[in-house]
Amino acid sequence: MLEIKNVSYAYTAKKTVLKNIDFKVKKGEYIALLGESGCGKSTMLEIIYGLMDLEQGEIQYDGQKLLGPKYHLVPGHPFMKYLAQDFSLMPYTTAAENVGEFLSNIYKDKKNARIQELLEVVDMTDFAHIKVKNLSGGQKQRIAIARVLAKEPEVLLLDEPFSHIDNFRKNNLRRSLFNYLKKQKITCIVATHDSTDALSFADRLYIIRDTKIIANGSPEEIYNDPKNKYVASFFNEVSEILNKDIGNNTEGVSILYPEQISIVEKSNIKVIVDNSYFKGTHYLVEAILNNNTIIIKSKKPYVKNEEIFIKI
Ligand SMILES: Nc1ncnc2c1ncn2[C@@H]1O[C@H](COP(=O)(O)OP(=O)(O)OP(=O)(O)O)[C@@H](O)[C@H]1O
Repeated sequence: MLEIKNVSYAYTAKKTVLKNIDFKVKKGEYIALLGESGCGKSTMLEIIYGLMDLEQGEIQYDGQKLLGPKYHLVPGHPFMKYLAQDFSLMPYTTAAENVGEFLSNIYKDKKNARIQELLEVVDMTDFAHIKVKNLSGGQKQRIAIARVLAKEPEVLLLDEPFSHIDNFRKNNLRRSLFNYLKKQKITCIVATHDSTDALSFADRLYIIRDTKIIANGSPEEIYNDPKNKYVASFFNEVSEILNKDIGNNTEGVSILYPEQISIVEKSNIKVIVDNSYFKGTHYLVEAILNNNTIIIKSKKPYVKNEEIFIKI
């Protein structure tokens, strides 16, 4: 069990990046830290990896306090691997050599088999003998992922691991990587601003904003019951509608995803279409309800200024 206990961190006296952060990660769990750029996700991973000395709070692993960089000759804890956003690859050696860098040379066959296995996880077997400097950004990122897995860490910390990978490969890679991590029971914490990295695979999500964790729970819990528009908007387009505008006599607002609003032939909620966007399997219709923009999932597009009726 990894425990983050009441951690606060400031790079300068004026700017606190993280404040009273508390969470636990069980062995083999996959946690996603979600938040917009600059909210402190990378800082959190660096703290866990032991790259910062903490003035407040501590990190424990299996009940033992983990010590900061003052106490280590080599930065970081040996049972963890941290994949930073800069990949840290060796450009003038091949993809395979990069993956095998931390593996022992004593049993050559075993080493080669392991490299092969990892290249398969990240779908890079065809590029094994290409020098890293000649790979694309996305290919480098895949090699970097294979490299941090090589010695099978107990805890893997990944910072925006799919940021350079095109959508075409991303889904396959996510499935392959997270299935591998689950099978090997590797604990994993991913920092990301992309909810699709988190929704289908993470056991728990932590959303960070303004130095704090503002929401946490399983992906289903957070998606189905977002605490506010900010949380909901990580996952989908979202409309914030005054309850009184949708015939609900209670005070306050409703947070609704496009699929929660449907277009009907007639109802007592009339809206004016502003735009329609093609999304492949459906359209998103942007419409105005009492000066508020709302977004509706629709089977067909509607023209600007058309009056339509909706149902929640
Ligand atoms: N070494 C540093 N010295 C001073 N400030 C820093 C340092 N590293 C990060 N920061 C600041 O701390 C804040 C958090 O940065 P961090 O990199 O942890 O955010 P992030 O959520 O990972 O962002 P991104 O998704 O863009 O990587 C930012 O405002 C950043 O400018």
